[in-house]
Amino acid sequence: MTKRAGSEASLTPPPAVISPSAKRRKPSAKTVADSVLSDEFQQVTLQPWVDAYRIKGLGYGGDVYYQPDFLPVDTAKRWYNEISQLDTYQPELKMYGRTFAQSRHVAAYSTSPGMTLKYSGTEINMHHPFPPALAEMQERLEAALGVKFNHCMLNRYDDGSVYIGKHSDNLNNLVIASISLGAERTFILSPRMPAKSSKGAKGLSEEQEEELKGRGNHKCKLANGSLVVMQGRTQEFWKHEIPKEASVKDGRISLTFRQLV
Ligand SMILES: O=C(O)CCC(=O)C(=O)O
Ligand SMILES: [Fe+2]
Repeated sequence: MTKRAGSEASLTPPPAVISPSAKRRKPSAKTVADSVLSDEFQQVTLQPWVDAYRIKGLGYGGDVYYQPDFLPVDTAKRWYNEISQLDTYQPELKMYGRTFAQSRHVAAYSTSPGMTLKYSGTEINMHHPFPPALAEMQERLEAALGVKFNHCMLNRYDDGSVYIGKHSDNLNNLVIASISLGAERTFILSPRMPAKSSKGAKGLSEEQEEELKGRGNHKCKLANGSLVVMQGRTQEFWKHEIPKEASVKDGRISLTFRQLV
């Protein structure tokens, strides 16, 4: 049961920085660039997928892809209906000494038993195994991208009042693949300038720093059945959000597949 001492609508909370991170092993301090990916988890390099769907013009660190027609519309509809039936919950957020229920409903799944996850500061158990629709989706995703995933987070946005604030995901999430089902929503990428002292900014040349300063926001619509992939150093140098959109009356579900190490 969710204890609710307020609603997200009654105050403007700070951006929800909710970044699933693995709890099995201490997170590595290495940046993505320093990391040696395991044999199991690779970044997406498959040609011509990468060439066809890369979002161009993001500048340094923006390794993001958008495929509008990843799923046929009827498959997306079927999965939306099926996945809408799954159990979800609203994590609690503590802000300004008050407790809020996050506007999104979420659920977490893992491909192996016993994995736990920190979400909104609270450790949660992940459902295992994947429900059939998610297993099918994972299979299709892995075949299309040529990489493996072991975790999926379901985010349910019941209408345009439900949102996810500007945030970056945990740097350990080397590849994040997000499938959209249902209502079209706006996705905004905005530049993030890492602090000089942060590991992410280490090793940048003056030219690269200048390039980082010149970047602007990138906005796109996420269609029913579409796929977004963020990888490389994207989380270090970019934030993303799904803002509120009063005109959207229908629900959307996103399924974000990750490689938790
Ligand atoms: O719903 C989406 O497409 C984005 C979800 C997201 O950014 C997240 O779960 O970290
Ligand atoms: Fe995210």
